[in-house]
Amino acid sequence: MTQRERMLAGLLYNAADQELHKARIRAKHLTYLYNTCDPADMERRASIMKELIGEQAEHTWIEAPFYCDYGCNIVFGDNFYSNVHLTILDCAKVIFGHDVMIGPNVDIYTAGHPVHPETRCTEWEYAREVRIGDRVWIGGRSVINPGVTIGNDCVIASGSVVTKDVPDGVIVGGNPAKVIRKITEEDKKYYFKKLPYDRGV
Ligand SMILES: CC(=O)SCCNC(=O)CCNC(=O)[C@H](O)C(C)(C)COP(=O)(O)OP(=O)(O)OC[C@H]1O[C@@H](n2cnc3c(N)ncnc32)[C@H](O)[C@@H]1OP(=O)(O)O
Repeated sequence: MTQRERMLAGLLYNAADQELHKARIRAKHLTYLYNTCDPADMERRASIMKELIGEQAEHTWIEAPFYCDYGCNIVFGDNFYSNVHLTILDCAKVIFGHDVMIGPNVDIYTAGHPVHPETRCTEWEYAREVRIGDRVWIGGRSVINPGVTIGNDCVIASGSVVTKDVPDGVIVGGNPAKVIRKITEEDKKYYFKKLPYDRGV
């Protein structure tokens, strides 16, 4: 098995491997171009993102700056929006559902290191897939840890550190993130606190 195959299989792998190093440099180069591109130059912006993440770029709107390790390990659903400073350490797959919205300064990590110093202070590390369901809103400054699956229709409150799986249809918050409450039909009536959802049309 190559180190890349080991990485994607969730096994210990050597991050200093040349193939992986090259792939990271490619992603750093493209994100550098993206992050320094004139925001008004939409064509160039779109073409850089397409080179980084492929055809799926058409269905995304990612505010710069954006950072990732490889780019090719991220799967975006349709209608993906991220605010500024999204960091995705995509050593394993990061799979988003449709209609996902992400606030500023969100970090999604698949990467990890052993905790014992003797095994940690080597070039060997691991990665675990992260999955985020359909219609999820991740609030600003949240962190999603390796191996986490977030269900459909969830809200991750700002500043959450998500260390465990999140079931469908709930709001979670805090560090470590816990369920605050379920989202119910009653929530349809309001847009914020008890303010009525009235679009004035
Ligand atoms: C795509 C973009 O760019 S979005 C722009 C960035 N915006 C954001 O990140 C805003 C994210 N919004 C939040 O985090 C909001 O607090 C929401 C959506 C979670 C509020 O949900 P609501 O159910 O209306 O929460 P409400 O304000 O009634 O609070 C319910 C409880 O959760 C707690 N709570 C609310 N927000 C948080 C939070 N971020 N972290 C921890 N606890 C929280 C409240 O203190 C309250 O606790 P209590 O019952 O003990 O008093």
